[in-house]
Amino acid sequence: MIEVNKIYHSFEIGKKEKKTVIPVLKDVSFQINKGEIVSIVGKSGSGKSTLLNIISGFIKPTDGEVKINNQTVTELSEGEFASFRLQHIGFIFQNFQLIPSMTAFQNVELPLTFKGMNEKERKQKTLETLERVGLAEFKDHYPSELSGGQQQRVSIARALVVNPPLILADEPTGSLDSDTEKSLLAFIKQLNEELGITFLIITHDEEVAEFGHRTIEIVDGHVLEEVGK
Ligand SMILES: Nc1ncnc2c1ncn2[C@@H]1O[C@H](COP(=O)(O)OP(=O)(O)OP(=O)(O)O)[C@@H](O)[C@H]1O
Repeated sequence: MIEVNKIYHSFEIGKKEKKTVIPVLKDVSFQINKGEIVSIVGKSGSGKSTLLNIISGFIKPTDGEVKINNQTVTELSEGEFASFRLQHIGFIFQNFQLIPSMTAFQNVELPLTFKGMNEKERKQKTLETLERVGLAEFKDHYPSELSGGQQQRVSIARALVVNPPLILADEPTGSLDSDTEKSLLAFIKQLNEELGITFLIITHDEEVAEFGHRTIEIVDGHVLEEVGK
């Protein structure tokens, strides 16, 4: 599903004479199989978000390649990557990143509008997906009228609505209390088992890391892989 091959990444900061190069990822390689839930862990600043941004095409790596479903995505142009993302990748973020001026329904519908789906199909698919996350009755609520756990479910519905085979999540439980976290993890597991969705999850939280099938740890820019349970 995902092949990360010899990824190197450095950031350059400062102007010409005072330019400093910060190496973040060094020779990072690993594979993730279809249907796995894999956590990425590592100290703050170890490069977890950088790695996720490279896999999702928001950052071009200094060197190396990433393949998703056998497509070498690191070769794609920005526009090609944008349409690839719409077909293949759903995203979940710590702070949900819902659009505050849109209702739950409109937030979930948005990726389908970007895909160019006609209105009738769009409405049906959006409602079906809100039902799947248990929020159909809250469809006309704005994000500010929903609890943190409900907002995270809306963001999961927005990720799910295009039927992606892969969901990338950056600290998905970071803003939730422990009971809400538990029910969110159970829901992720259910989606994984019922729909076969692959999850790659960045986390600081041991409970989240332990719940996945496998953990990949980044230390000093390198990957230490722990074998699954
Ligand atoms: N756009 C950027 N320009 C320069 N340096 C950057 C940039 N983005 C990240 N870095 C640096 O790269 C390193 C890795 O950052 P990254 O955000 O990937 O770490 P992280 O493991 O996700 O951290 P955290 O757990 O705190 O979110 C850090 O030293 C950071 O300062």
